[in-house]
Amino acid sequence: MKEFIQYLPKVELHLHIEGTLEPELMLALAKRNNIDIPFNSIAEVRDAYNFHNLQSFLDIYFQGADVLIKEQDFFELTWAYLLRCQADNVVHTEIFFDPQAHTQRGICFDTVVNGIHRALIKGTTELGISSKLIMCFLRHLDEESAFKTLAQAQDHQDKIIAVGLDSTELGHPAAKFEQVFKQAIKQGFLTVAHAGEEGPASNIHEALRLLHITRIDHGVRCTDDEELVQQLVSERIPLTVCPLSNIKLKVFERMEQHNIVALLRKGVCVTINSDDPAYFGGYMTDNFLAVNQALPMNKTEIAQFTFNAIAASFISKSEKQRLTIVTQRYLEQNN
Ligand code: HPA
Ligand SMILES: [Zn+2]
Repeated sequence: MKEFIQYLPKVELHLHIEGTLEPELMLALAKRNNIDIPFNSIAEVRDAYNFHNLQSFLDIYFQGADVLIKEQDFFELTWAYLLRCQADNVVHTEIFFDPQAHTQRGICFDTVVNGIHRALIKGTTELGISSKLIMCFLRHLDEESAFKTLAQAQDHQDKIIAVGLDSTELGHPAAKFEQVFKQAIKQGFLTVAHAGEEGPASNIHEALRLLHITRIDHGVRCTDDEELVQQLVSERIPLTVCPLSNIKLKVFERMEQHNIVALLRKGVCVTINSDDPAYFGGYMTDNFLAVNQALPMNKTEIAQFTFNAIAASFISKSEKQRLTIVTQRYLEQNN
């Protein structure tokens, strides 16, 4: 089964590019850019990755992002992630970035987006990995800052397909960003949002109703509300679930208690994703393996995660058909 999972075509829909910053690159960039970080070795960095909830992770995540200064830094970060995609047979990826984590430190919006985009283009031409870019607003910041960020994105709308919402869920409701999302939709962006990761099922309802999102990032707390689960099934609203992240941030105590396989079997369009792989101990293949080890599935069920991700992605209909055929063929030949 390990081999089947490793070579299975995969589509990633929930990946924070800042969360792919491996300790090796963090230390190298800190040195190159003369940035003070409270770590002297790779072991010290890894030792700090002991989280008890989302906030304890976010504090370290934003601190890590401080070493990213130049366009080349964002390029190298993204390129390193794409090489991991190649190793995991990720054929398409939709990447989040957090512009405010950088503009707040005086880094130009253009520097961030141009560095990431240059790597994504190279990934398509040299690795054959297609991609989309999603700009997230940090929900712990105010509406005004989000509006400013949306304005900065206007010159880059050819590079950014959607807007999202991440960072601290508790205490920062979707309602705070209703107007920004309304404006973003008017400008032609698609919308997604983190909801129901640490927050209750009602946060998922709110994100759907107020932000008009086409898929929910995390959303695992939906199982507290059976009617909501039925709505997700009947309206085919996808969840981008991040299993290793959920364990590291104590959303579930153990993988055996995770609800992703139960949701799959109920017919919810659930997908497997890596979230912040440098911090949570694994990329796409690792996430698939961890789920299957704790909650064994047959090959058809495992491949269903890829079919779901293709359906939930922002690629064209013809590209969806092409990737579906590739995956069907893989399943038929290896089942
Ligand atoms: O899992 C997450 N949740 C919320 N915000 C985030 N920013 C990076 N990762 C996450
Ligand atoms: Zn996330």
